[in-house]
Amino acid sequence: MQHFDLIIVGTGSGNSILDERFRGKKVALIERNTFGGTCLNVGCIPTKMLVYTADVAATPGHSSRLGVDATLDAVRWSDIRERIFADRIDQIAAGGRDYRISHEDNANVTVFEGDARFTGPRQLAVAPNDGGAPATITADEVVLAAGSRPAIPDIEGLAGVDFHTSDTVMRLEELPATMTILGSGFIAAEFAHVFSSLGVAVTLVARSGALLRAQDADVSERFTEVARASWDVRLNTSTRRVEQHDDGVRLHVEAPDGPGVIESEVLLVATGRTPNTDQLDVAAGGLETDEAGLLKVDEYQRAVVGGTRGEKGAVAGGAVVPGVWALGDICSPYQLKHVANHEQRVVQHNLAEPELVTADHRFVPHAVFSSPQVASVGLTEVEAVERGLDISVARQDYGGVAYGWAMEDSTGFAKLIADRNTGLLVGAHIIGPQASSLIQPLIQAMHFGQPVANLARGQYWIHPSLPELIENALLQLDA
Ligand SMILES: Cc1cc2nc3c(=O)[nH]c(=O)nc-3n(C[C@H](O)[C@H](O)[C@H](O)COP(=O)(O)OP(=O)(O)OC[C@H]3O[C@@H](n4cnc5c(N)ncnc54)[C@H](O)[C@@H]3O)c2cc1C
Ligand SMILES: NC(=O)c1ccc[n+]([C@@H]2O[C@H](COP(=O)([O-])OP(=O)(O)OC[C@H]3O[C@@H](n4cnc5c(N)ncnc54)[C@H](O)[C@@H]3O)[C@@H](O)[C@H]2O)c1
Repeated sequence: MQHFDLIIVGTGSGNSILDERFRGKKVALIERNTFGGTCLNVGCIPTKMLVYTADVAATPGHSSRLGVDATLDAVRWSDIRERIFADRIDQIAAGGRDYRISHEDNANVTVFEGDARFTGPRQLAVAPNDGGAPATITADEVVLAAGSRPAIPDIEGLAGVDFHTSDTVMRLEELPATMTILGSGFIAAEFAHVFSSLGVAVTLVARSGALLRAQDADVSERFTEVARASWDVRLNTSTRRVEQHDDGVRLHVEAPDGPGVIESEVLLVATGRTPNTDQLDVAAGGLETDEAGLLKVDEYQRAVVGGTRGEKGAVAGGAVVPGVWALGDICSPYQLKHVANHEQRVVQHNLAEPELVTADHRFVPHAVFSSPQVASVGLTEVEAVERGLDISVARQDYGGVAYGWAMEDSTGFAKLIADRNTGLLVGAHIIGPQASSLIQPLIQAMHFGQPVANLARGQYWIHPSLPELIENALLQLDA
């Protein structure tokens, strides 16, 4: 049995822990899949490369309102796919793997390419991908950075049909004529935009009465309205049974107007992601998960048993499991790369330095890169009211500022929520072009406690730029 100073499971965010401070340590790095993890290979990066491509492809369709009549000639899917994967992502993944396996910087690192599971406290068995004999390894410190995987709902017949998830759909051989997307969250919204802009007829099947339901209600309502004008959106629709047919997949659904059938060439299942704690058999390592399957960690990212999770934050009041740390999707209710990166830096610091630091989950923003874009930080209006805050709410349309006129935008808005007692923002929600960039000064203000009045009038806002949307919304707040 080999013993290490440090074992890291997962080469997504976990791979970034190993800087020069760890050169003197004997390290095992375990990966069962493609080096680099979800964000690089099947997540943020290829999806956003596709979203940008989709934005360009969709432009001729929007331009006539500006007096420019343009048409889209062709979409060369295989060129798009090769540009994204063969020319860029696959090379980065291969380069990252080679660096850890062969470069002299990593003489202290042993890469295990296989599937790990706990066989005891800080003891793991790794079944190699090449089918060789499992190796059992132990360490003083173990970091779990093993992420999450697509959750597959328990629907009759689904296991027997050819369906895709976000792991496979970006590498389709050819673009289908039709695609059904099951789900109405981040992944469904982003891929509906991508594939419909590239010419696929998309049907989106949502169990609930609105898309992006976790967003502020006004944003979810507006997104649903705009989506219904672009895609075939089936709300309040449950999928009862799925079957294969000659040209694709058939869904038997129960909709508000009764039972129905939806047929398409490709089915994409986008119904959430499950943390990989079960496959690691974390209980055998003396570790605990919460009801969502997330590994329990405290504010220092240390594994704990017992205790209770604060609102989307760390578990408080648990007993620390010595020498086990976790970061990212395996332990985080956020399932976002910037959160995984932040937690990775906290774990890295806490492993390397004598004084521990805590993770900061106070103002975690997110963006949905669909059409329209959505971005958000802090409380929704409903959450702010539920907390009993005395709030001021402002809503500014893109169509009410000069750059919005230039864009002829008629659906986007920014909604800001401030606490009258403190004069601080408690939530910001934007739907419309560049929402993911426009929100950044508001994230900064919330993070550093900058009052609304100071943020609005304490600086110049470039005229006539799109951030005037934010300036005008701030000026409407009574806080
Ligand atoms: C389609 C899609 C788009 C996304 N877009 C965005 C976005 O725009 N912005 C954003 O912030 N977030 C986005 N995310 C979420 C983001 O990708 C994740 O939150 C982030 O990558 C999680 O990083 P991680 O290091 O926790 O896990 P991962 O990057 O998933 O790394 C975990 C690694 O552990 C390996 N592993 C797991 N179990 C074992 C085992 N038992 N043995 C050995 N190895 C194992 C896995 O193979 C994997 O490589 C997206 C996700 C998806 C699916
Ligand atoms: N831009 C980004 O930051 C980005 C992009 C993609 C993914 N992600 C991350 O990945 C995570 C997973 O994305 P996602 O879209 O799969 O999850 P999600 O939680 O955003 O949405 C899941 C959707 O599936 C629906 N659903 C669940 N079970 C179902 C069932 N049995 N039948 C029908 N519908 C069902 C839910 O109602 C919900 O609409 C996100 O939560 C997010 O954290 C982030």
